[in-house]
Amino acid sequence: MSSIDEFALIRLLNGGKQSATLVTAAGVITGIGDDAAVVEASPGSHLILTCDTMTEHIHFKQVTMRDEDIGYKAMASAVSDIAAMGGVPRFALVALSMPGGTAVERVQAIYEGLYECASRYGIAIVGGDTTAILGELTLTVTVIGETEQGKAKLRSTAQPGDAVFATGYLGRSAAGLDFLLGQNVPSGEWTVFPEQTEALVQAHCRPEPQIEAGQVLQRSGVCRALNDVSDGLASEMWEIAEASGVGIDLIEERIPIADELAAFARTQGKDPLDYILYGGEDYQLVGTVPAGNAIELQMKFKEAGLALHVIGYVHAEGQGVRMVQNNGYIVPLAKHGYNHFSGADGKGGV
Ligand SMILES: Nc1ncnc2c1ncn2[C@@H]1O[C@H](COP(=O)(O)OP(=O)(O)OP(=O)(O)O)[C@@H](O)[C@H]1O
Ligand SMILES: Cc1ncc(C[n+]2csc(CCOP(=O)(O)O)c2C)c(N)n1
Ligand SMILES: [Mg+2]
Ligand SMILES: [Mg+2]
Ligand SMILES: [Mg+2]
Repeated sequence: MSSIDEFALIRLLNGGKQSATLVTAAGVITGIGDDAAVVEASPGSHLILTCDTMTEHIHFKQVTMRDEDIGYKAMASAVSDIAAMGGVPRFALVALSMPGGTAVERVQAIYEGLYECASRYGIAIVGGDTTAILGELTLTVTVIGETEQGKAKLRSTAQPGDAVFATGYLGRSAAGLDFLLGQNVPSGEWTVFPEQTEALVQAHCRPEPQIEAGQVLQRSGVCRALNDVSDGLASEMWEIAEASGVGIDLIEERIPIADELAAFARTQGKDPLDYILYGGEDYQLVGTVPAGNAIELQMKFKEAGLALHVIGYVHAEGQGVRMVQNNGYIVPLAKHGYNHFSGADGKGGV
């Protein structure tokens, strides 16, 4: 194994076969290699700009993700924010900070994952930055996307009378994380790998940002508010409620629970709903649609081969976010979720 050298790395990226193909992608005028990238936006479109960081021990450990997964998920989590705006991702920049002595093979594996995700979603990686760090490996991905002028979907536009929807199963990523931490061996080297947990591990290591669902929602013309699930369903519902000045009631019996999540939660003596509400990193979309348009939207999703679950309703501000439980009681939903600096509520963070 050889250690990384900054300029050798940039040459590798610039001359590498993946970047050579992606740099010639549509809209890339000047890609990796000059002081900055030059790209062309489509006429009549608005740009959507977002970045997300993943750092060792906070977002991944050797026992939870392989290097390819780290690259893939860093790109996927940033792409998910483009989906949450109803946009199409186009270009990406990658900032990589590594401790001295990091093996070249590690960087190559991370880039394999980055490029795998980028090419799946038609994204050209057009540049980035590389530094040493007196700390843990840190990866920041900036993604530039597009949407038709004035069509971006916001968190702040939910209205009383809307139905609340989710695009797929939630809670599986956090359950996958619990499984991986419980195994406590380098990711992929498990001796026991119960079949049911495969989907959970996949959900944690290879999340699928919902670009297609975001497009169906945007084109439907009826979607009101939209958000993606990075910190847990409860946290994302609170974000929509606060940004829109509304209250939200989730209905427990309407929230879909994947079989593998139910089975795994049982082995842990946990309620699957805890993973769903407070786990995070699902990168599904949640949002609102006027209740009268919900069925029509569900049909559009069905036609596209996608799932859309109505899981609650929006009401006037006053009660915050609540859960209508299966036992008939309506209880307030704590504003918990993954918070990077929340030692206090014990839901992660430092
Ligand atoms: N350090 C920062 N400086 C400027 N803006 C920031 C900073 N951190 C976050 N933001 C902005 O705050 C808003 C919310 O960011 P946040 O990271 O909570 O959302 P998110 O990316 O959807 O969630 P997550 O990071 O959990 O995936 C975004 O508009 C983001 O660009
Ligand atoms: C080793 C390890 N411990 C805990 C977690 C859980 N986790 C970390 S960050 C985050 C929220 C999303 O990140 P962000 O808000 O930065 O976008 C969650 C749920 C993990 N993935 N790996
Ligand atoms: Mg963020
Ligand atoms: Mg988001
Ligand atoms: Mg977060």
